Amino acid sequence: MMSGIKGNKCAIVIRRLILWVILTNIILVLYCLTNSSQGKNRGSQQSTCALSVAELLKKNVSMPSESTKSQGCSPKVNIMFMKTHKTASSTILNILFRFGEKHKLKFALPNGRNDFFYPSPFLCSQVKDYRLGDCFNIVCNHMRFDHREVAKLLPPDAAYITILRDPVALFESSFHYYHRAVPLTWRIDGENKLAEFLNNPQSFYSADAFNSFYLRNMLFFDFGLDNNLEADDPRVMRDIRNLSKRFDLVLFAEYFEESLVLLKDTLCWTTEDILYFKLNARRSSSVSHLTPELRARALQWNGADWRLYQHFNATFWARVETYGKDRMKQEVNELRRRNSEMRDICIEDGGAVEAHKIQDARFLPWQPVGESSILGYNIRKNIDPNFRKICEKMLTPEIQYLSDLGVNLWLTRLWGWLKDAVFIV
Ligand SMILES: Nc1ncnc2c1ncn2[C@@H]1O[C@H](COP(=O)(O)OS(=O)(=O)O)[C@@H](OP(=O)(O)O)[C@H]1O
Repeated sequence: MMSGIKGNKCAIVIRRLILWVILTNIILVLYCLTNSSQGKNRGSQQSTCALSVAELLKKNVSMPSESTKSQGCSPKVNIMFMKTHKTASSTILNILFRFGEKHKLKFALPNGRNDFFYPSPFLCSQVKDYRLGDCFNIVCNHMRFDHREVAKLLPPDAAYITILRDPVALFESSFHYYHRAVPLTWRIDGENKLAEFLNNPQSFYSADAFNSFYLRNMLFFDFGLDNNLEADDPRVMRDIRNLSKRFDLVLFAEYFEESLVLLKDTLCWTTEDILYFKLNARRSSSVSHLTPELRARALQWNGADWRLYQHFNATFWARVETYGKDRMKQEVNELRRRNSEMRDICIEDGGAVEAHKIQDARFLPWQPVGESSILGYNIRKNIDPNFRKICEKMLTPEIQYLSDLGVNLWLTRLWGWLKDAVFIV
């Protein structure tokens, strides 16, 4: 009887494995085909966003609300948001999508999927319907950053913004979210794979292995830099200094509200523009709590990211100082009050719920391979009709929002369908 059950289980695992290998190969072939066709354009992408086109773009924009004019500045509409992984970037993305839609701004959107062919370096030709000289207001989807390529899409006055997160929290989140997509982690034994890995990372890690960048200095990788540099390599600080020349504002997941207040100030926006619900959060039971020793190991392993984080953390607080600490406190309180009002208006039972409890598929977030750990929301049943639209938009996850913006996500959907077929959760 027991050996029968074991045999059955074994057969299921083998069947899944075979299916997984076949499906992954199909995806890889499709990926290579699409990737190589867009790669061919590389040599021809010399032209930048022409000034005349940028002027034309300005005319089509419905200018943001009167209220900011009283601040003596005019709202910025040209924005590059470098969407880093696992840093609360989806919550910022939702803010940008809403702002862009409201003011009829032109997004540079990905084509066929939700990112710009990540982890390949960014190319203009990856933008949906891109033609030489095209100008856009907002670029904000996942990419591997390449400043020169991005600059071709945007008017010269564009604000460059990004978000960072404590490298330990980021590593923990990424390790959990991507572990089934990173073959290097499959052979880690034991209950606590994260601890096993951190106790001896070099024995599991290989820089050349498939998807290895999810395991080390992911911020460095996302910014188009070498994520395998040791923290004391002089190139690390050189790269950080170069990045600080590129970016006008660096936000922090840990100081999310303060970050939004600085965003509002930098872009001359209103508090209404920065209202948000926390998106893409994991259920708490999926979060591994690291001992101080493991935390130290994680920091050492992600040493380049730690230097990056420390550098911008210092500049962030210097900026808060200039902004005014009391003023910041007041603004954060106001933002909290307005967010809490929106929660009462929009969200059934006031908070996030497990994926299986989400009643409307429009609000179901994308889940990692093999599990449903990402929380989402139910929209209030008896919602005030005046707030229905704004609530729907605030609650819409990245994939569905991209679809609403007109992106045909066939590759993402195919991948989603395959992962769900192999791992029924
Ligand atoms: N407002 C706010 N403040 C602080 N932290 C936040 C916020 N919004 C999202 N999060 C946390 O960010 C993690 C998801 O990051 P991303 O949206 O960038 O992920 S993704 O790369 O787009 O998949 C995810 O972290 P983990 O839960 O640790 O995985 C979210 O909980």
